[in-house]
Amino acid sequence: MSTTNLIITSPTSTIVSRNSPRSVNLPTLVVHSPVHREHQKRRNSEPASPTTPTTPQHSTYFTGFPSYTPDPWNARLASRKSPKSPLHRCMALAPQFPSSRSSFSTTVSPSLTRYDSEDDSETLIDEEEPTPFIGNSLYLHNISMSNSAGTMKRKVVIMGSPSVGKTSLTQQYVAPPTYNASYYPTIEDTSHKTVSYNGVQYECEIIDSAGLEEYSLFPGKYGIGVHGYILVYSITSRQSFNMISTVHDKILDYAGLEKVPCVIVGQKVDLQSERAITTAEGEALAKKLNAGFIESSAKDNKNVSKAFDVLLAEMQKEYNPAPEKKKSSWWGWGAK
Ligand SMILES: Nc1nc2c(ncn2[C@@H]2O[C@H](COP(=O)(O)OP(=O)(O)OP(=O)(O)O)[C@@H](O)[C@H]2O)c(=O)[nH]1
Repeated sequence: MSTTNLIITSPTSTIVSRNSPRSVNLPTLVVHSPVHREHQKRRNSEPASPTTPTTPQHSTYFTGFPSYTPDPWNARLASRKSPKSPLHRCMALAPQFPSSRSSFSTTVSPSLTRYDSEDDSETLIDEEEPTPFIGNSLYLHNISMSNSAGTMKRKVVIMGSPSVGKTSLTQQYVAPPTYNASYYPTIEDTSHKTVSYNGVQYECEIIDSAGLEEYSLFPGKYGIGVHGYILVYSITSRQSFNMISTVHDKILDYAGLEKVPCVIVGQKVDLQSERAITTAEGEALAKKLNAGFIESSAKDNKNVSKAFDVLLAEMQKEYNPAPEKKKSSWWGWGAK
């Protein structure tokens, strides 16, 4: 089986992948601005210096400016002064593109051209051609939020220690009543549900992730392109409770954000006699992490949809905040 390496670079050649083009001897996919292409051409004509990264031998560039969907989340990312992750750095660089087309996203628009450095040829990418971006571009893809029907898309990841009831919670929510007393460890499962919350229709993509151990590597794909997280622990397990802070830290670190919409769920609340974590402890943690909180039982179908509603509320707060009430202005002074 062959492997393809994809690298996304910013206009200033910040390599998003851990492998630099120099270490990659494979065809490389690069997203470039026309400004950068000029720069690239100039650099190719200059003799390589030890400090100048060399261009990969066989590279294919996608140039042009796909459409930009204004979104509070995207805007917030782009406005960060020093985003931590390379992808955020890449996003933050987007406003540097020429103002007439100062847009940036990954939806391949018909105006995009493919540039092949080997024969200096350029081909217009067909509208029907599937988007060539994969991997980390997931993050960029999901920035676009609403479809023509006005439904907002929300991608949610459920994370936590193994066997805390993530799958049971998801299944009870997506296709109730569903509860299975047997345990089958999950690798990854995706389900969809359209819900209405607070007058807004949401098309939710729910990713049920594999249980994480303390020293598990954080799966990078869950750090990008995600609108909100459900962090689950079992009220019967101190270890799973401690995992919540670890996972939360990793998400913020990976996403390069100070806050992400999140709900902490204390699962298996039906097992009161085995309770190891008090409700007050759960609430205190949620307050500390600036997250929503709820205790639930997938077995008894208790607070299952409420857990998702709390997350929708958190996401609404973050992405569609209610407009601030108008303060009275000086010319309104005295008006009733
Ligand atoms: N008593 C009780 N048991 C539950 C509850 N939710 C899940 N379980 C049981 O806990 C075990 C693990 O449930 P899963 O939903 O598979 O847990 P998970 O977190 O998805 O596990 P991983 O796939 O390993 O990450 C199963 O035997 C479930 O039946 C609950 O609310 N109450």
